[in-house]
Amino acid sequence: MGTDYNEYRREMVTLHLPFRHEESEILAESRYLQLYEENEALILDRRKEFESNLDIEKTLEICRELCREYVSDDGEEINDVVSRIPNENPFAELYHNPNADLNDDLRLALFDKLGSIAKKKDNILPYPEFYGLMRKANEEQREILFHTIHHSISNNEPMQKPLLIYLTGPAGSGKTFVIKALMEIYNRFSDTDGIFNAYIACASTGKAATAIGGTTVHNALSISLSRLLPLNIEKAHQYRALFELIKVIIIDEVSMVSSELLEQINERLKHITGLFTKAFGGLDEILFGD
Ligand SMILES: Nc1ncnc2c1ncn2[C@@H]1O[C@H](COP(=O)(O)OP(=O)(O)OP(=O)(O)O)[C@@H](O)[C@H]1O
Repeated sequence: MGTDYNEYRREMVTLHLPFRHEESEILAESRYLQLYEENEALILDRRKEFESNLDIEKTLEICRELCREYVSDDGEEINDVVSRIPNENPFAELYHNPNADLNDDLRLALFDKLGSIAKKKDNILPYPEFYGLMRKANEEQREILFHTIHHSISNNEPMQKPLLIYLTGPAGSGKTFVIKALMEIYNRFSDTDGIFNAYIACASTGKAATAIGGTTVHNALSISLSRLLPLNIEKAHQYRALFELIKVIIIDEVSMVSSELLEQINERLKHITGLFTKAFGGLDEILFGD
């Protein structure tokens, strides 16, 4: 016990008092004993400063908690966040109830958050203009447009399968024309709320996206450049509420979308819609490329 106490005093003196030569100033003739007695109050003060209430385990746990959303080294964290997204959209009932006062607020809040992705639906074309657009389409364009109209009209049939189309053509062959006509068709024939579009239009690059009035794939589905991180709960709910109204994802310049990114889109849509067994979460997917 006595030796331990001496050892303790030696340690405290070397830790908390300044010295130049440990051997001569502290250890020789056990000077540390006297130094400790003379400076005990100071040593205890300094010790308190460094050690007060420092619960390292607790501090580390708080840090881990704060970082939890971003720490995902072993995949477990990702699964955890994904499994915390409930399958049911808690807003669905509100959203489908036309009399709910909250409904408008909810839509406006959603528009505030995700409005840049599914921009406010433009008024659909008057009939003569819509017919004019259809008449303007050449034979190949018309085939795809009519097929999509038929698909949209029968969208509520139970056995209806999602539309998966990949359209290619050289520059100037009329892809943008078809994209714009498809947007009109989806808005015209889908049962949406009139605030959001029934489609999300995006492209691999910002420039290509601007040409169709859309956004980048990464922005549209919150996919980071490095890898697919899970959506936080709030964002997942916002996406789920929005995707009650979204019928199709239109992607232009898909030749510049890597297979890895395409897989990330697939995964993201499955998590948003909760339809994990369906490709692209059961949404129509129309891809354009050269
Ligand atoms: N059926 C059509 N009738 C009349 N004009 C058309 C038709 N289809 C396309 N065009 C016109 O042809 C031009 C090129 O079409 P568009 O921009 O749609 O091609 P694109 O394949 O998207 O080209 P890019 O890949 O270079 O963007 C446009 O001016 C468009 O208005």
